[in-house]
Amino acid sequence: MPVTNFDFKEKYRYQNGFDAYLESEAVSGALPIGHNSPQKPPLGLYAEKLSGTAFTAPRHENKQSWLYRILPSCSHPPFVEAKQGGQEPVLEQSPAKLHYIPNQLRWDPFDHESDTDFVSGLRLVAGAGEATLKQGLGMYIYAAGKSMDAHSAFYSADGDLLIVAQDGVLDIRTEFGWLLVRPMEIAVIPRGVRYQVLLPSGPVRGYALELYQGHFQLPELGPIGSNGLANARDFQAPVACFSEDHGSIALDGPNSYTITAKFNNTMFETKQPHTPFDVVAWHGNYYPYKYDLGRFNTIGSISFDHPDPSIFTVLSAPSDHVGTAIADFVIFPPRWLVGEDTFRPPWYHRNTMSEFMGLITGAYDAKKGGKGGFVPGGASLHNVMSGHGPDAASYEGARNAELKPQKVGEGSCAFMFESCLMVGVTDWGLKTCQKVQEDYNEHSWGGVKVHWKRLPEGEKGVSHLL
Ligand SMILES: O=C(O)Cc1cc(O)ccc1O
Ligand SMILES: [Fe+2]
Repeated sequence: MPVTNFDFKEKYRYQNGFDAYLESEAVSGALPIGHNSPQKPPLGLYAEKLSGTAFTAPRHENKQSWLYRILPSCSHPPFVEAKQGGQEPVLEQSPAKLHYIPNQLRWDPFDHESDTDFVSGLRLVAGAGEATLKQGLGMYIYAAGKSMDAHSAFYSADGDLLIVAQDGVLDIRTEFGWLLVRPMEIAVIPRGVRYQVLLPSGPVRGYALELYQGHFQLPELGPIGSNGLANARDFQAPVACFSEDHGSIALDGPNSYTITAKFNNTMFETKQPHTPFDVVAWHGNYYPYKYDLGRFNTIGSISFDHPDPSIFTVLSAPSDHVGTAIADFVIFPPRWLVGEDTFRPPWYHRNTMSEFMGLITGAYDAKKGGKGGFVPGGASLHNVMSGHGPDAASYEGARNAELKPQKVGEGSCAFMFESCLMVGVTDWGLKTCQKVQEDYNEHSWGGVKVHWKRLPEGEKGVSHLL
């Protein structure tokens, strides 16, 4: 019987820090001292390096970790393309197959699923770029009703996956240790890291963003100073935790482990007789982490006007152009609005960036909830230059509101994946899911009223009217 080293009290210990250089030993003495790859690493372990950037990336960008494990991860037969059980491919993201449309789109809450696990329940809704070129991103919905098999693990060679838990708890076992991710928490699993998602409290549904290029960073704080928004110490990384099952069992025996790889948005599988979760110790700055959105230190205007939503950026994945993100992860948490002589909800706007939004819980101050509205588990996409803003009712409400200090978003949290790239929608997102709200425009802006008041002809200040 395989044994594991974890004790449940210990299971959810974390180490704190964003982009920190961390180390963790499940057995003391497992980490070599002053060496990364000694001739014989301690305890008979193998040393394995996991690189998240080119070896030669500058120091401030360089990301790597050293794993000390019972067997190296290359010890498996070749991968073969996984059968999809007659299903249409749901992750394929060739730009030719995406629908690029200027319409504003909104989706009703995506269905819960009972037969899928985290991996088979991933659906690509929209994306930009190409995983093979390490450019762009994919936006996903996941819905799962069962845990991944205890003898399985998944990794993606395509990018770093940012998971936004919306409904249900994810207990994520990674090569680096465990992360418990609840609604209102996010996790980032870097490219290549193997993991397994268990569902300790039933079905789950949520959103995810896969970043094909670079890595998430904390946004610059500029004049805000040295603290605020998401603080580095609130990001939590796992502690090392391993299983001992190093393959006395036949490859196809009941205890063999299936490793699924997402490679250019196609699933491949292999089976190996030993557990992939055999990392006894690790050190480095390339590791999975989680963050509780409740810890976000929200900052806003205390005088007038509605600031750009960039002040709510939790994590940012920059493009090569300073200040322009391939993906910003932005949240709209509960906050006080005190602006004087100000239209307090988001303004009407058109943006060179694309805006994909989801709702974790509650209601969003610029949009009605309820049936046919913007609802938890649903989504919206306002693509490059697609005009949008408060629906007519929210506009009238805010235009006439008494401007006393007001707490908005109590018990609620919306979020946005904002990208400098034009986003295409998949067939699944546009048709198969059957969640697109046909009357989104009419429902939101069909009722916007004319408030324009023409001054009487000849009155001072009137120049000319055609
Ligand atoms: O469109 C949206 O609802 C997101 C958004 C919010 C905001 O406060 C300002 C700009 C913006 O795009
Ligand atoms: Fe917007």
